[in-house]
Amino acid sequence: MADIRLEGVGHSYDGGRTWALKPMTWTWQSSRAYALLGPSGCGKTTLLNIISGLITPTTGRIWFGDREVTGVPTAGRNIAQVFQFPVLYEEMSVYDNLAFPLRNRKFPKKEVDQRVRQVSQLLGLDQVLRRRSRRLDPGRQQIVSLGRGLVRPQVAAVLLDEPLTVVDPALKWTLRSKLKEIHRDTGHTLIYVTHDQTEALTFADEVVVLNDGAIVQTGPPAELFLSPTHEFVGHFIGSPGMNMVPGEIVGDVVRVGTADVGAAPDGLPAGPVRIGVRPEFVRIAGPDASPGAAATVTGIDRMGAYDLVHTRVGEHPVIVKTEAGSACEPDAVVCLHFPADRTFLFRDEVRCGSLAPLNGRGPA
Ligand SMILES: Nc1ncnc2c1ncn2[C@@H]1O[C@H](COP(=O)(O)OP(=O)(O)OP(=O)(O)O)[C@@H](O)[C@H]1O
Repeated sequence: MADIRLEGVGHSYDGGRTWALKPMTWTWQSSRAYALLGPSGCGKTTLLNIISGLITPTTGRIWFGDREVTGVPTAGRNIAQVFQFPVLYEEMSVYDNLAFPLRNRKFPKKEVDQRVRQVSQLLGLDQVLRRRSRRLDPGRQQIVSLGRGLVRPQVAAVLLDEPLTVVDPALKWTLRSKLKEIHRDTGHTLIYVTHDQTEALTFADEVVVLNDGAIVQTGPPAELFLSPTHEFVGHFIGSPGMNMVPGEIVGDVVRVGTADVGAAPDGLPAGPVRIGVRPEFVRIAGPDASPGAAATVTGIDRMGAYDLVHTRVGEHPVIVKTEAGSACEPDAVVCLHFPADRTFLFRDEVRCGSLAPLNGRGPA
């Protein structure tokens, strides 16, 4: 197995007028489990199809290790794929479906049997191996498709395009952890496409966030949550997403309306910024606390395990996630404190710095 390197790879479906995938350079490291995460239409499937060879990119080159595969068709790339819906031989047994990719490549009978039994046990298919695939429900059929994708050792990568769409929600959790287990076992390079942040964050070693045809940030799940470098990642990851409050750098402070909420980082020129802070980290203090911004409580969602306190700072909504049973009442005036180590500043959607503590002051 080798790294998969994209060198200036981009794709346009309309002769270069618009780019479904903007030219990018990126390496998928061997044996890692990646999630490719982004909203509908951002280019995920296009990128996957370029790796598998179903699409030849408009521009750029692709390398599997030191072998260039840009013009090589799918059959010559040693890739396994799992699609959104089951792709099976319906008249064949589950066993034969799982064995097919191995028999097709002339694996010895003993190894075929060993691999099929190993994968079927991990995916909970061992009780239905003799059953015809068409007699399984669509969720189970999809698990067989997943097994077919994972059964071959030594593939360049396993590409999974929203593979759990038709699977029952309760089973999804189990299957994701099974997938992780199989990944640990086989060391395959996995690229798992999803628009669902929970799927991405619970599955991957590394998440690649795609928006509007471009990679906006990559990193381990915790890093994307705690340290987004792009506003899109702040919004898209987290539930609810990151609060964004317009502010301004004036001298050496960061101001929201007339309130100083922190110190400006060294070297950042004066002017407007957007202040990003996750609902988990905003703190509610008394109305005169300092430093902080005055806010009016507009509503409270009592979620059971936690509360979401909806507030407004001037015209701008800010959500605060608190412990269940918050004492806040609608219309109350409070002060919101933005912790320096968890609050970031953005310009043109890109992070340009972090809030700094204001003379060592915390909320009063
Ligand atoms: N065969 C095609 N011809 C023309 N445009 C296409 C084609 N396939 C995709 N597109 C366009 O390219 C862009 C990226 O599409 P793509 O399917 O790669 O996104 P995606 O992130 O996988 O979306 P989804 O999650 O909805 O599947 C979209 O604007 C889409 O309309």
